[in-house]
Formats: sequence, structure tokens, C-alpha cells
Amino acid sequence: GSVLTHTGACARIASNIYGKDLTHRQACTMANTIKYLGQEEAQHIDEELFDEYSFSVDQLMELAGLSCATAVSKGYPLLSLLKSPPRVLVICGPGNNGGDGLVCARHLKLFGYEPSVLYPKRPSKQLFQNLTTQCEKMDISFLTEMPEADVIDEVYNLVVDAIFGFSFKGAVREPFGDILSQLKKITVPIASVDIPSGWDVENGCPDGIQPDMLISLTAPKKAANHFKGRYHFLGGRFVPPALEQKYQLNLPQYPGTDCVQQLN
Ligand SMILES: NC(=O)C1=CN([C@@H]2O[C@H](COP(=O)(O)OP(=O)(O)OC[C@H]3O[C@@H](n4cnc5c(N)ncnc54)[C@H](O)[C@@H]3O)[C@@H](O)[C@H]2O)[C@H](O)CC1
Ligand SMILES: [K+]
Repeated sequence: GSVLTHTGACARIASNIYGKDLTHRQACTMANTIKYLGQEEAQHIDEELFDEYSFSVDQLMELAGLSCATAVSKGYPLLSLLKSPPRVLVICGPGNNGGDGLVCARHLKLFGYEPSVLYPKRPSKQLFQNLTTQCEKMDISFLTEMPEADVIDEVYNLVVDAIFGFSFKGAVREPFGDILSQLKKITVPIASVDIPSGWDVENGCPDGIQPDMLISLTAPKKAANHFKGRYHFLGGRFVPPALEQKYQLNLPQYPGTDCVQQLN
């Protein structure tokens, strides 16, 4: 069959039903498909959650990181892992995506995995210091340098990519260029938090890393149209219905009390 982008799929579903030309936004709403966000829209929703809905970053980050650990445990259950002990490398970037990674590492540890964290650029904010202390107190080791690709393949079962999220822009700056070039060479799966790091938030990156899992938070970003891995999860089950309505997110119903929903 033909490969359709999300935009193409919505438009086709909607025009099959309504038989007319529609904007992508109209098509999504009518086809009742989940909205894929642009960079600015993702940032507006984020700001609104904090400024209008009075959430704190810590709250949402905890739910985001828990969603990521849960998605990992569904895609790569402990009993399915080829290497024992069940080591996972979690690579954290300098912003909130990196914070999600620290929370994810802590929950992975509670789920029985053995996460190690690489956190080369640490912001001075108290929140990130606290998340780091919490990991250290749970005997999660922090690496001092990025292992070579062959070492990652030998030692770890998978890599959690929490380097950049929806605020990534422009050419990758070091040390993350070197880190991403190692990640392009590994054969163990990569699970990317929110966006595959190094990808343009809207247009993706054909020669970038190719994660096996993507955990979209709040709602997928447009780059998710280019995701070719096996598992696409939605997490961050914290969106108030009025906000979902305002941005016409058309989020799918999460199953029962689950904090993640598998999209494909
Ligand atoms: N509302 C939600 O869904 C929530 C999402 N969360 C997570 O937060 C990130 C977005 O976080 P933010 O701090 O805005 O930005 P990033 O983590 O994407 O990165 C900013 C960080 O990266 C640096 N940077 C940007 N571009 C480059 C570059 N080309 N090279 C090197 N460094 C770069 C920049 O300077 C900053 O330091 C979202 O994706 C979710 O994962 C929240 O956790 C919960 C609410
Ligand atoms: K990421």
C-alpha cells in the first residue's frame, strides 16, 4: 500500500467522508485523528499548562518520566532482554527533556532495570539538582563520558534518548554532536523521549538517529510523521479537557488507568 503521512492520512479519511478539500486542522478534527503539533504550538501548550493551569514543572515532569519508563517496560519487558543484568543507558540533555530522562531512570530502577545516566550538561536549577540527587541516592550510576558505540552494544540492552525535546533548534552543539554520532552507530534499540534528538521538531532528519521507540508527550509533534520504528507511545496523561479542546488535540482515550497509550 502507499505510505501516507499523518497529514495525508487525515485529509484522505476526511475527504472520503466529506468529499471536499479541507485544511489539515479541519481534516484532523473531522477524521477525529490525533493532532500532530508544530514547535510553537507545543511551546504554547507547555506555557499554558504552567501559567494558566498552574502546574509546576516537577509535577508534569514526574508524569512524563513515569510514562517513558512505563512505555519502555511495555516495549522491552525485563524478561525479554538479551543481556543480564538488565542495563539501560539513559542520556539526558540540558533542558526539560533531560529532566524527563532523570525521572525515567528513577522509575526504571524501581521497575527492576539497571539504568546508568550520562548527563554531560547540567543546569544549575534546583529541580535538576534534586532529580540528580534522587537518582544518586537510588544507586543509579552517572557516567563521566559517552561510551563508544561497540561498548554500548556490548553492555546495554537499550538507550533512552532524553537529549532534546520540542525546544531543539539549529545545528547540534557539542558535546551532543559526538554523542548523537555514536548513537547513529549502535545496534541496540533507542527509545526517544518526545522527539528523536537532533531531529527538526517539525521536519525530522533523514540522516539522524533512527529510534525503535518514540514516546510522544502531551501530543505527538510533526516530526513523528517521519518515525519509522516499531513502537509509538503517547504519554503525559495530564492534559485538562478544556486545554485539549482549545487546541483540538483529539487525544485518544487512554486505556483504563494507564499512563501510556500505544499509537502504533
Ligand atoms: N508540556 C509538556 O508536554 C511537557 C514536556 N516536558 C518535556 O520538556 C521538553 C521541552 O523542554 P525544554 O526545556 O523546553 O527544551 P528541550 O529539553 O527540548 O531542550 C532545551 C535545551 O537544549 C538546548 N539546545 C537547543 N537547541 C540546541 C542545539 N541545536 N544544540 C545544543 N543544544 C541545544 C537549549 O539551549 C536548552 O538547554 C519536552 O520535549 C518534554 O520532553 C516536561 O517535562 C513536562 C511538560
Ligand atoms: K529526545
